[in-house]
Amino acid sequence: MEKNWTGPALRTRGLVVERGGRTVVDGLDLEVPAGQVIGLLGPSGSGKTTLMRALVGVQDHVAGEVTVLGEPAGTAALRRRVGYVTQAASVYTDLTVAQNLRYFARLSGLPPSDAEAAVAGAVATVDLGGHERQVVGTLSGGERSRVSLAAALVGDPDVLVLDEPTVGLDPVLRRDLWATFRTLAAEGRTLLVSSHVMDEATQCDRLLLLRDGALVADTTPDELLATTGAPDAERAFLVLIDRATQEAR
Ligand SMILES: Nc1ncnc2c1ncn2[C@@H]1O[C@H](COP(=O)(O)OP(=O)(O)OP(=O)(O)O)[C@@H](O)[C@H]1O
Repeated sequence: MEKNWTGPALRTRGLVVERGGRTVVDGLDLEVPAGQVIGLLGPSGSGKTTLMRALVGVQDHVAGEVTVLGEPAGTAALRRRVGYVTQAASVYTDLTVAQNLRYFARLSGLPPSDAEAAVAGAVATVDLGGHERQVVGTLSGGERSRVSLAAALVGDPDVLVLDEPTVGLDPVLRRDLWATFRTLAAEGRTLLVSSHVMDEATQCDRLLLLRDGALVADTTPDELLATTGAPDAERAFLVLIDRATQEAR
């Protein structure tokens, strides 16, 4: 039922977030359709993580409207339906891969009888087959971040919020992970993925560009190139950020 959701998967109206006494998201209105991979881009400090935290419902000092699959962000009804992967790997280093995933499967409310199949599915999705019994603390950095992704996937969420999931991964792993994101979206899930790597932007269905906590562009990769006349996503991004900086002066 959930994966056939036809309304906006993520929606904010007049979202304002204060952090450390400063306004770091300033009156943000956005609407993200379901079943797509949405890239969240912007300079360091532009508010990407803050926006993600507000959408997941873990950010304090939030004003305005934030809904996920039509429900207010952070409500109990959304807990199983939204997976969040933070920048730092958030799994237990003294447990094995399978122990971590079983734990997150139970946290997401899966009965023990379904947990093993869910764990096996998540391990396969992130390509960690053969590492199930390895203690997470002994995994490589890239493997560890894939365990975090598997922990978010194990409860079969409808929305995945991924904060820079490809940082520190080699090009082969990055390519494979993007292929996984495309598969997850094809199954009807919505993925919001922040990134600093501009060639990854071209693999998204839509792009949201943030600057100083405000939306500079809500576009597609093709439109981004067409409207800026830039030869590639990186230069197009710089054109838009420079334009927004000049307009702000
Ligand atoms: N705990 C905090 N207390 C005070 N200010 C904070 C806190 N966390 C973040 N900020 C500020 O909020 C702003 C937005 O930060 P945020 O982490 O959302 O940016 P970002 O776009 O995700 O950056 P990056 O790409 O570097 O991860 C920044 O100016 C940051 O300094």
